[in-house]
Amino acid sequence: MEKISETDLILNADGSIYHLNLLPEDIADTVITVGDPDRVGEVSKHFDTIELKKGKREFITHTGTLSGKRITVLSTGIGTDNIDIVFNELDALVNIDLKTRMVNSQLRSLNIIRIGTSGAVQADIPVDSLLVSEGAFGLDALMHYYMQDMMDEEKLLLTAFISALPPYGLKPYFAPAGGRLLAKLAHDLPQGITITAPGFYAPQGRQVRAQSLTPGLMESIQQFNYAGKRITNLEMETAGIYGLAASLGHQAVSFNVILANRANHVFSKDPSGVMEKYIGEILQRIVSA
Ligand SMILES: O=P(O)(O)O[C@H]1O[C@H](CO)[C@@H](O)[C@H]1O
Ligand SMILES: O=c1cc[nH]c(=O)[nH]1
Repeated sequence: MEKISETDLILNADGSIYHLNLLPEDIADTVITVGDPDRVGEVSKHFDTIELKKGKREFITHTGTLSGKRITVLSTGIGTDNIDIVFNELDALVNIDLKTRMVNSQLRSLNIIRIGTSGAVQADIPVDSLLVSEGAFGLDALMHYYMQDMMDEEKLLLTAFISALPPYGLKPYFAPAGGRLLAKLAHDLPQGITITAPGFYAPQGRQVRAQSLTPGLMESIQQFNYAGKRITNLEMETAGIYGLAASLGHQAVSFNVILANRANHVFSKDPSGVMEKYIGEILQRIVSA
């Protein structure tokens, strides 16, 4: 195996990884990712102990324990371009010897849990509810740059989705949740297929002032149904998280706190209170799993 070069894997002067500013010992095997850097403290305030607080740019990390379980919570910022950085650097922290720049002979698998906000696309999914992504279609480009293994049924689902889209030249990919982690943490919760969009406004069917070039995209997403599977919600990270986690051998599950219902044009009256409630519930699921 070859040594990874100084420009492929960049380290800071103290040996920490370039963007996350973390050392291998700084992270737990259970990692919670959130988009909003301010949400990191909203999660870690529930911990019994906090051993570490570090950050750089939008990537804020706290590591501590809850009921004896060591947990890291880390903010990714918005979008799958940031997921590329966070997942490659998290993986390097656990699977590459940063001193020799060689891949470890024993690979570690992290349990990665996203707690994010999202908009529902179906009228029957209530605002302020919690939904788990069983899989995600990425309308962003991230996973077109990585090798991805797909099961036959996933290929069929993706083909059906591609043929259901209007002819706008979009190139979706599909990635499933980490099955073992989903079964442990969320088997009893409502599940659905998530769309990961490369933006918040026109890419999620919003019309403000800039004119959309993709009219009808939301309707085709809402109407998509393949073998009883439908698309439930929109956000901006899950497909990249699922795709890269699978490529790197980690388990990932994405919890979506539904703040908007796009079919009914309703937005949550208490976004932070609802997030607070679900952070507590998801942490309980993690420590009791
Ligand atoms: O609340 P977070 O985790 O940031 O997630 C959602 O909210 C952001 C957009 O407002 C996007 O990152 C989207 O995925
Ligand atoms: O509608 C929404 C709400 C939260 N986050 C998104 O990306 N979309």
